[in-house]
Parts: sequence; C-alpha cells; structure tokens
Amino acid sequence: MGGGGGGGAVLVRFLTRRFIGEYASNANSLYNKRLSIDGRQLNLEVFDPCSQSSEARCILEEPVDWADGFVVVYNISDRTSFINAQIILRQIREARTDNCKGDSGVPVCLLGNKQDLCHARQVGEDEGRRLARESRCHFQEVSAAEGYQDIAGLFTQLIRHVMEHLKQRADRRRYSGSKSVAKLINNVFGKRRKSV
Ligand SMILES: Nc1nc2c(ncn2[C@@H]2O[C@H](COP(=O)(O)OP(=O)(O)OP(=O)(O)O)[C@@H](O)[C@H]2O)c(=O)[nH]1
Repeated sequence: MGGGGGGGAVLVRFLTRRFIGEYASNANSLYNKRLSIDGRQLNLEVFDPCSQSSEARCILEEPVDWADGFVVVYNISDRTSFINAQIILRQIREARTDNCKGDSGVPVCLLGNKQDLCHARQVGEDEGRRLARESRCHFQEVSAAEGYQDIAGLFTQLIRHVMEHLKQRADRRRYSGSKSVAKLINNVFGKRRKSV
C-alpha cells in the first residue's frame, strides 16, 4: 500500500467494509485478516506504510523484501500523489529485479482513488491507465468513500494473481531443481555406466 492518495482508507474499506474518514495514520501499520478465496483459507498480512515520510524511498524499504503483491494508491485530485505513485512503482520493479533474480512479475495493482472527487480531477484516467501499462500492472479508479464492492473485488483479484504467481515460482524452482538433480545423477553415474 502507499502513495499518499487515501490508501489507508482503501485498505480500511477492504478490511472492515466501512469508510473511516479520519483516523490516526501517522505510523506504519500491519494488519492481519483471515479470509477464504476460492475455497482456500488464507492468512493475509497487509502492511500500510506511513505516507508522511518525507521521501517515497523510505515508504518501501521494508515491505519490498517480503511482500508478495502491492497496491499503489494515488488520489485523482492530487497530481503530486500520482508522481509519488510513479516513483513507488519504479522502486518496486527495481528492487524486485535486484533481490529476486529477475523476478519482476510480482503482482501490482495501481488504484486511482477518490473518484467521487472527479470534479476536482488533476490526473486523467488515461494517464493512470498508461502508467499501469508501462508498469505492467492492473489499474482501476475507485472511491473508498463510496463503495465496497469494487475495492473488495480488486483485492480478491490481486490475491488470486499472487497465489498464481507464487505457484508458478514454486513450479519453476521444482523444475530447475529436478533438472539439476538429473544432471547430477548423470554426472555421477553416467561415466560409470559407460565403462560397465
Ligand atoms: N472524498 C474522498 N476522500 C477520501 C477517499 N479516500 C480517502 N479520503 C480522505 O483522504 C484523506 C487521506 O486519507 P488516508 O487514508 O489517511 O490517506 P493517506 O494515509 O494520507 O495516504 P496513503 O499513503 O495512500 O495511505 C482522509 O481525509 C480521507 O477521509 C475517497 O475515496 N474520497
């Protein structure tokens, strides 16, 4: 989460179904939620970084190493939050490419929040869509103030993508593991078999 665009409110909407207009959000928060998706029981951990930090860089230091997916939120009526979102998306890609040996496919969702304030819009929907395309992530405009269904649907979709991505990574690791075991067996026994 993060971006300075009402990410806290989006997350609270997802976790509690409620819109809480003003709440103390001047610290990093870690939430746990048990939920069931496609018949599977999951323990979801969500880290919501404090957006008051002076640099976008600080926001991501910790979760970028352990998170399996990201939701980046900006405010459609605040261009600065959109610029922050751009920086954060770039950081996610760069950090994940360095840390995870080229694994840049971590699921990310870009949300343009406060759609109810479209009369004061500073960021076009097409700009959000373009940024998402460039960053290879999902995009949608939402309003934490107005609805639960869209936000719940987005989180559910993201979690499905995360599970699929983790499964693919595990399969890849298993496959390359079994290939190297096969190679090892060949190396150890291959020559001997020839000489028999
Ligand atoms: N009109 C409107 N206001 C919203 C919406 N979402 C959040 N807000 C308001 O925007 C302000 C900031 O929201 P927070 O959730 O605290 O956002 P933040 O922590 O500054 O930003 P993040 O870094 O994205 O978490 C609060 O006053 C919220 O009530 C929305 O969808 N519509």
